[in-house]
Amino acid sequence: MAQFARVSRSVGLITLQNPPVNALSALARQGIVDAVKRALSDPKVKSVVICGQNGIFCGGADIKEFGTNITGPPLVPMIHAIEASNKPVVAAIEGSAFGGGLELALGCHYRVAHSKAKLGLTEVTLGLLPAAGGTQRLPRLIGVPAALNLITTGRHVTAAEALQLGIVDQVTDHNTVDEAVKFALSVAGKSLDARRISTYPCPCPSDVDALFEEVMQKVRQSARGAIAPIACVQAVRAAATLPYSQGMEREQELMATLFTSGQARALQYCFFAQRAVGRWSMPSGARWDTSKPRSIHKAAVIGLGTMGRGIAVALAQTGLSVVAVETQEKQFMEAKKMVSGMMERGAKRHGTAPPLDKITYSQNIQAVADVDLVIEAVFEDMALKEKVFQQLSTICKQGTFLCTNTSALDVDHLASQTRNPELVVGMHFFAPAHVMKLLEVVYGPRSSPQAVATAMQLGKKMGKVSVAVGNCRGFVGNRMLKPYLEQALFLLEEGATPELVDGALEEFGFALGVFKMSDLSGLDVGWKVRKGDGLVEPGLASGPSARIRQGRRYSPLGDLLCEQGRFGQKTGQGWYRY
Ligand SMILES: CC/C=C\CC(=O)SCCNC(=O)CCNC(=O)[C@H](O)C(C)(C)COP(=O)(O)OP(=O)(O)OC[C@H]1O[C@@H](n2cnc3c(N)ncnc32)[C@H](O)[C@@H]1OP(=O)(O)O
Repeated sequence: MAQFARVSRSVGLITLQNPPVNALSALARQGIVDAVKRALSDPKVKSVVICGQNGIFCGGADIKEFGTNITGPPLVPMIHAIEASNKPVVAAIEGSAFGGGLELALGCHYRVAHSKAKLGLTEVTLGLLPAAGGTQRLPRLIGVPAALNLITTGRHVTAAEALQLGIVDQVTDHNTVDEAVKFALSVAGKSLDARRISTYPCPCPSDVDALFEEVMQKVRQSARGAIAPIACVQAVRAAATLPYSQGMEREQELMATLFTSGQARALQYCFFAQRAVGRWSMPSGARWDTSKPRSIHKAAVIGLGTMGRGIAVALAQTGLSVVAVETQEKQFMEAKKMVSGMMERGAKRHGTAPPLDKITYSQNIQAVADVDLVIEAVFEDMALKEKVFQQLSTICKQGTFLCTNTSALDVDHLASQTRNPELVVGMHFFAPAHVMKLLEVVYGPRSSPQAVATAMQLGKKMGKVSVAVGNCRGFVGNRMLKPYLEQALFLLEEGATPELVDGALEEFGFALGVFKMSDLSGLDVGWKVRKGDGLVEPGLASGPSARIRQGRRYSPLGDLLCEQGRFGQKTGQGWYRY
């Protein structure tokens, strides 16, 4: 799992070979230990380069091993042995160096990265901390504030940022391994005293207590119930206040608590589940690996309400040309302003230019004639959507995919309104559509595998986790949401307030409480669906008998709000006042 070769006469080249991401499995670790021993004992080898095969340095520890009886050499002594080597070791970083992969690179004496490489201590996203010395070496290398930022968020940094922070020594546009070999030749025989990060003092601000108190408060606020980011801060604090060996002990102690936690298990389940949904299949036998998507360059969004605006922004941020159509004058003017504002705020956060020129606006549906894909996001009303699909079917060029953002209506029925039902699928986003990562791609019996593959690929390009689901009422997401919303309403009837319920959910870790989320999405959508289901009947809005409908407990509170025109944020009032 790690190949050894001598190149350029005196450089020992160790290549990690564990596809697809060169994860540090037991066999890979054994391979590295053996190869390092070989390099160090070969008198012809004067310096060493460690790289990964197939353009990726290392995706970190093998997550599949977690929760099993882990065998093979442990990571920490393996990395210590590399750092302690008396021959210079250079990491050649291509593709990704994440988690244990970056920790391995930090144990090397030098790091050369390709300009397109991404680096990060991502463990926190899996409910863990960088426990192969990452919490102790990174602050010593780049300082406490920058290390805290990277370790508590798990964010990926580009090679350019890594160079600026001091994580890598050189960035190249050329062949990274060749450059690293040249680098290794140039440092052979030089003293390594100043290159072992674990021996560095940790650069520390004068008031350590105040700094960590402030950071801990911020992390508690943003991490919302997650234990790993807190442990990350505690581990970095150990780096700042204790000698390296004691800091390592603290790192291991904290990791031991996280390793078996329910949060870590859940986040790791989520990691694999998010990848598993990419391997979709349909009852017809069509599959992700046999269905070819078509490239989408220009897309349209019909209807610029809450959802349509978010979808237009998400498409433009992906780099697509977007035609945004809204036929109602008032909504059209308002939407233009809101969409630009959303893009400007997003661009400011990412330090980029807002892609304002990617969107053209129109009040005429004919403007979508030449697009490759349309996402319909008009109000949740079957008659209205039928009309839109009939129009789209005659206006759009041959082969345009017609997608609906409906959250509950029959996608197959909408397909039947068109000349080419095989081009119709659901693309159901969740509010706010430019932020939320979940996308349901809804196929009906007539949807073609290519339409599904194209929507799935477009979703991935937009940074979404796309999940292919069958066509049924509420699909999967809203079927899961229904009992959650119901129970929240019952809590109100039993004496809680919306603030109390939302507060408890947010404390638990939800980004938004259920009532805030409902106000954001718009209360009228659910009202319309409940009316369609025969649950909302005039004269039944109050009194005890009103609380049993269709044989089940029912709360009419949401209906009462809607009867007063309180549809949520968009009308200035919903569960809350805005
Ligand atoms: C003592 C503890 C020390 C260290 C702890 C750690 O190192 S924890 C692990 C930290 N590493 C990460 O967080 C990186 C996770 N991986 C990724 O972010 C991406 O996979 C990556 C490397 C950027 C590649 O992305 P890409 O989009 O190209 O591929 P994809 O994500 O679909 O992955 C391809 C298959 O590889 C599997 N895989 C990825 N990383 C790991 C891993 N670290 N361990 C095991 N397996 C991994 C992934 O599941 C995919 O396989 P599949 O069969 O499709 O599930």
